Amino acid sequence: MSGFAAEGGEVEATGGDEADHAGVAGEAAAAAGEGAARRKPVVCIVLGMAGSGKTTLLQRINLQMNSSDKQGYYINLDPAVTQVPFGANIDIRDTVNYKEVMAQYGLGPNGGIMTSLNLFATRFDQVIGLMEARSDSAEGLDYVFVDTPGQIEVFTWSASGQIITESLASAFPTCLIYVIDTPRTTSPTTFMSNMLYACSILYRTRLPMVLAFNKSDVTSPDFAAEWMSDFEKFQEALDETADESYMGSLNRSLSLVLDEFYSTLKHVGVSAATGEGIDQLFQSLDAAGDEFIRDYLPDLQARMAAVAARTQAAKEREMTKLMADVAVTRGDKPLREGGEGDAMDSSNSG
Ligand SMILES: Nc1nc2c(ncn2[C@@H]2O[C@H](COP(=O)(O)OP(=O)(O)OP(=O)(O)O)[C@@H](O)[C@H]2O)c(=O)[nH]1
Repeated sequence: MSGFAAEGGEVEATGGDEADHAGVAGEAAAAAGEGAARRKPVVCIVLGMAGSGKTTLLQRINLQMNSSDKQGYYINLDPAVTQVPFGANIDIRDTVNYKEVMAQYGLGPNGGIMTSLNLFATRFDQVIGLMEARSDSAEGLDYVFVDTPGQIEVFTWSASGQIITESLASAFPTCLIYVIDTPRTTSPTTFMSNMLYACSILYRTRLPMVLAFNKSDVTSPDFAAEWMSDFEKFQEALDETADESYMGSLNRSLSLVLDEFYSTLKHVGVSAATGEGIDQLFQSLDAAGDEFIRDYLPDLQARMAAVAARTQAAKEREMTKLMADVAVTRGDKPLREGGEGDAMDSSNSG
């Protein structure tokens, strides 16, 4: 794998491991906690089922950003995509050749995407470095958008996806945009499946999430807003399906459980095709950035402090053991059994 190519320039690979990265990220998070974070760009990781419109939405966002005074930065993490219409500043395809990875490791398409992402994740500290350099430049940055592979599980349930997400969240205020294909979500069962998926991602990452009901030019997402705000409306929709099976009653129970989940979510109807709702999406992203600083950052810092305390305790235990060994050696008590002048009485050994 070559070094990261950023904006046409090749950046030297410095290697670096996860531990190094965590250290850098920790400093950034600490700085963020001291009030510097809000001046940093909001990183938006764009997730969604294949075909939901992630890439088209980023293309629309890019268009909108170009006609405003806001500065955007774009990262493509889909190694298998053929075209990136939003002009990525950092593109995984410049670093990892997905087809070569498939051939070299004898993998299928999903394995190829996963392995490419794993290779990329090992040097993600360089991506963070490039983002920080741009963010600190005179030009500055307002938002960073990260496009992810269509095979959503490759990112959301993989170690590399977790490393990348946590690396970003350790360095910048970070949120998730979960893109939903609205026309394909009008049935209560599909809607519930989509919500459960979003819920599982939210609980895994603990990051603020904005639901973007895309393709509003085809189907108005009003039904979804109603189902999320009024539990009874969703029950009515279920009644209309007359589904008396196990699935129907499961959906009813789940809608009760998800009530709490909906209350923590921001949702907005958008059309990547026409640009409708994009302004509201930006408002939600700003609010998600604030939420990150208010809720996520203290939690992250507490987790990092706990890790640091555990590491320190382990070091102290090692040091105590070492000192005991040194004391034993100095006190003329040989360490090994059976040796001359053994501290353990060999006459008692049976
Ligand atoms: N009518 C309409 N079509 C859209 C909209 N957004 C995306 N599409 C279409 O939906 C299809 C899928 O869009 P993509 O942007 O490729 O979706 P994606 O989520 O990036 O797909 P993967 O790369 O497979 O994950 C394309 O044919 C788009 O033209 C929208 O707002 N309205």
